[in-house]
Amino acid sequence: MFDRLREKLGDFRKSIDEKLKASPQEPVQEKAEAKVEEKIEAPKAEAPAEAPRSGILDRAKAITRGEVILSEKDLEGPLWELEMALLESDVALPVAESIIDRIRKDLSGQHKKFLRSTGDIAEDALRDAILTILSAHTLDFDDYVKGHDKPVIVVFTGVNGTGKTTTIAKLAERLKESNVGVVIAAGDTFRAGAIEQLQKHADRLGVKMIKHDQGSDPAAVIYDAVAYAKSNKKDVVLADTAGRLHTNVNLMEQLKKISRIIRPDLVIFVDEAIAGNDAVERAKLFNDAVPISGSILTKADADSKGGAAISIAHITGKPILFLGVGQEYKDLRKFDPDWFVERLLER
Ligand SMILES: Nc1nc2c(ncn2[C@@H]2O[C@H](COP(=O)(O)OP(=O)(O)OP(=O)(O)O)[C@@H](O)[C@H]2O)c(=O)[nH]1
Repeated sequence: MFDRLREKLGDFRKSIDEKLKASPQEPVQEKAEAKVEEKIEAPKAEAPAEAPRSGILDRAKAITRGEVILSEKDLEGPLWELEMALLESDVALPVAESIIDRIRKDLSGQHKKFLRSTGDIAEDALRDAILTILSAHTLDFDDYVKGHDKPVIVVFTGVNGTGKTTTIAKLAERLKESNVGVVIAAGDTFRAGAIEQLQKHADRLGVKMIKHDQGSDPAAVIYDAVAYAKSNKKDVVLADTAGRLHTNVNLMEQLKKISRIIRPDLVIFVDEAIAGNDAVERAKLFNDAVPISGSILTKADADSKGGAAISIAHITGKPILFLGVGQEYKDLRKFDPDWFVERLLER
């Protein structure tokens, strides 16, 4: 999973190390240090506060202290390569730029002790930049369900065939395992076969499903499912909706209507991790139409590049809640930013 992005992030680390090996800034011995310090520590020689921190004098002083200063020039090449690597791994341009800016600010002009390799320092900056994006907004689905008034109404949105139905079944299984009462609403009344497909999952899981005929009003189906949950003391309503292209105005209007009438507690956008930048674009448009609470990325077990997760979190400003990692009900992994970043940076 995410092998390609991991490989490329590893290259960034090496590239920074190599860059600095090419223009070594060796720490100087204690004795020599005293001399140089004497010379350059004269009060007049002190650089004004606003002077560039990576000036020659600053560099000399840092070297005597066994530090390295990373200049913008040192970083230029590796950061360019990193930006290209992020773009090739499905990180959207504004997101890649924001990561690069953050790393540049974090590293350039910084005095770093020689205790660790510069590659490690660069890796820390990269880790911070990605974690900041992924952890900016958090939502723990299980805690939310536990703490919220019942029934909790969850509506799923997204395009066709991304794994929405399977994801609803996986979540139903997850909730059932924690003794949470679940009702499924067959809100995809548009696609032939969608109701039967969901019914099969509900039967297999032993979960109640509320359905109307194909072509009926999805808001009415979900409304009935909520009424059922209230009168049968069920905790959560998981409502499917028809897969739709964000360009389909009527279906997007229908989604807005569902949202207006049902007033869901959570709207979850489902798309494929492997869809890359297409998924990012769709997440933005769905979020603009009916604001989402978070996203679930399916098929992360397939050859996904990993960048979509970072981009979707950044562009929607909403958390990634889960990753689909296979076709079985158990194949749903809670999205943990630390776990994700560690996987990307593991060597
Ligand atoms: N490998 C893998 N396959 C998945 C995952 N999630 C779903 N699938 C498969 O993707 C295919 C489509 O999933 P569905 O759940 O039918 O898709 P859908 O979004 O409900 O489709 P529509 O009903 O057309 O909107 C199925 O074959 C699923 O088994 C996943 O996390 N990993």
